[in-house]
Amino acid sequence: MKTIRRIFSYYGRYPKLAIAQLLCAILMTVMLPVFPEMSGRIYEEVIASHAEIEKTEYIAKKLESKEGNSNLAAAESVRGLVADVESDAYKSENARKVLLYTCIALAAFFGRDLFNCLRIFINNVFEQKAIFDLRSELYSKLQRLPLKWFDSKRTGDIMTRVAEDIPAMERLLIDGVEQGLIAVLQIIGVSAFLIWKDPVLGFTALAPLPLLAIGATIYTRNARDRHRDVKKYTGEMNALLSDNIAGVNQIKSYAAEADELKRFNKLSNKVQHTTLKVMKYWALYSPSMSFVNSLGYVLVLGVGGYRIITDPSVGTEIYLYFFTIMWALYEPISKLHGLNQMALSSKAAAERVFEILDTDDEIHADDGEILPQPVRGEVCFDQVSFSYDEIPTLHNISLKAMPGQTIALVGSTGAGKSTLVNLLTRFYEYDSGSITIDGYELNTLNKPSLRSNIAYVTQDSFLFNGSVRENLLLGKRDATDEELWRALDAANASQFIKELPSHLDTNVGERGVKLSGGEKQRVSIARALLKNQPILILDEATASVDSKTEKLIQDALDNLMNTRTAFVIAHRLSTIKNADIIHVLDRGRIIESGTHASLIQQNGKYAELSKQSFLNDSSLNE
Ligand SMILES: Nc1ncnc2c1ncn2[C@@H]1O[C@H](COP(=O)(O)OP(=O)(O)OP(=O)(O)O)[C@@H](O)[C@H]1O
Repeated sequence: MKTIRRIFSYYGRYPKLAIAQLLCAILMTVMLPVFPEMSGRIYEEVIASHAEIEKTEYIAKKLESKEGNSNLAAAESVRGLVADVESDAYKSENARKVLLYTCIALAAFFGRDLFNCLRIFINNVFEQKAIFDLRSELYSKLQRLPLKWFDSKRTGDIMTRVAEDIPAMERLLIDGVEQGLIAVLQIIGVSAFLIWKDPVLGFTALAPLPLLAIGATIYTRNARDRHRDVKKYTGEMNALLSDNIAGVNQIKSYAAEADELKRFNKLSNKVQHTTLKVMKYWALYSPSMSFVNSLGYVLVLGVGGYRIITDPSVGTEIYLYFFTIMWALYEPISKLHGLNQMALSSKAAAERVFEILDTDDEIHADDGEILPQPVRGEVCFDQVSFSYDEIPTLHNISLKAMPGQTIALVGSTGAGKSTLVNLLTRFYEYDSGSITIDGYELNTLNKPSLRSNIAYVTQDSFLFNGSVRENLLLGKRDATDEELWRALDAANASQFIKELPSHLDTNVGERGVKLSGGEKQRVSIARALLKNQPILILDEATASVDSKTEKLIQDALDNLMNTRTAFVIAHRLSTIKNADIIHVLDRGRIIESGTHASLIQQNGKYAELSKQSFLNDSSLNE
């Protein structure tokens, strides 16, 4: 119930729309009994009295057919009475009544549909506003979540929550409120009308309600888990799909299509199986409830007939009143069953959306101290330790970078180099020790303010699906074309951009697939150059390019590093040999530190790495 209440809280954000919608629904409901009331009146006041006349004429005929003057005289006087009643004034009065009641019924139908039209319009406006709020809230939450959270989640599952679970929640908000409100009002309005017309028959019509309520309770009790399973397996199937699409090259190169199809079908089968389970119960529940509804009609038919026979105060028109409106009592009840089904599905979806919304934000995503400007770029790690999920990864790291210095981090794979720089950007929070920038403790700083002072270039530089220009502007939102070209020049990228069909406006494709690795890298360096921040992190920035491109990128990087404090992780000697200090990491610890020359002389791990192809450069033995 808590989840449902929370879904409906979105409704409270737009009270005016909610009230307008409620008013329209009430007015629509008020119009409902008008047609049966008018039909009843025409029957009672016009048709029934006409039937009385016919009955009287029948009596006159019977009298005439009997012998005797007294019978003839009686027949004559009965005919006189009929003639009196059937005067022109009587006929025109009846015609006036028929016209009036028909017009009132027509006006009621018109009013009902007019208010319905207004209600649908208001509902749509509300729907779009609520959906917008929900999506935007979820997206903004996703941006504020710590990287650690993403490590344990699958992209496809997150996508399912945004793309499928939100619409499922919406359905309850929109159809649930719209149809549920009307259904409840209709049941109350029509029940009141029926009880007012004839209490005994009215309660007879309502007799199936307790049975329907019991049925709904039994169905609802077990349905929650069934709906949860559908959502869970749909999320898993989409997660696999998104993984496989991202890794389609690998699947093809390992000829693993058949195996992957098997894996996909296994999950798809679970989705099918759980969905069929939901449907199976629904197939039993829905017709059973419909049968209970029909019981109501049958009861009214029987009890109504009995009452007409046994109670002289009950006229035959009672059938007319009841059967012209009872649909309006049972139709919303059926609708409520459908809504029950929808509410269960929405609830399961909402739980998945709220699970994200309830996750704790990244620390200092919005608050924390602003890093005072201008930043000089003095960085100090003091006895820093860090664990991923309780697995110790960095141990007592201490190092210092003076403003403008280049610090190189080397070490075998898995030594903890990337983790170390990820602590500097606070992608992850260090467990103990201290990291400062210009003397300010990192874990007290506002994260956007910290990160806006750091430019980060990684090996798999990510370009968004947009133009070159749009990707560059991420570095500086208001950069002019002149600035963009200057940055591209410095990144040795302007030449190939000029050769692209639409230059800066060329689309780079998803993740930049339309550019080569080296080209992507240079665009991302240009982006970092535009950002022009005092601290620079280069994580394997030249690892995947040939030596000619590497030279171009290296020149670009030299331009970047000139005036900034730079942390460089590289496997190429050319990138690190000019660093002011080189730190060698091994299993999360700094084991050697010094310049290239001093470390070679030391003849330790660094010298060993240099001798292996690890620091692969022609200048290895310089
Ligand atoms: N997000 C993560 N969650 C859990 N463990 C991680 C995560 N990222 C890295 N690790 C583990 O932390 C250790 C250090 O990884 P890190 O990426 O920092 O090494 P590295 O020195 O940069 O390696 P490489 O040179 O291969 O990039 C490794 O054992 C790795 O498996």
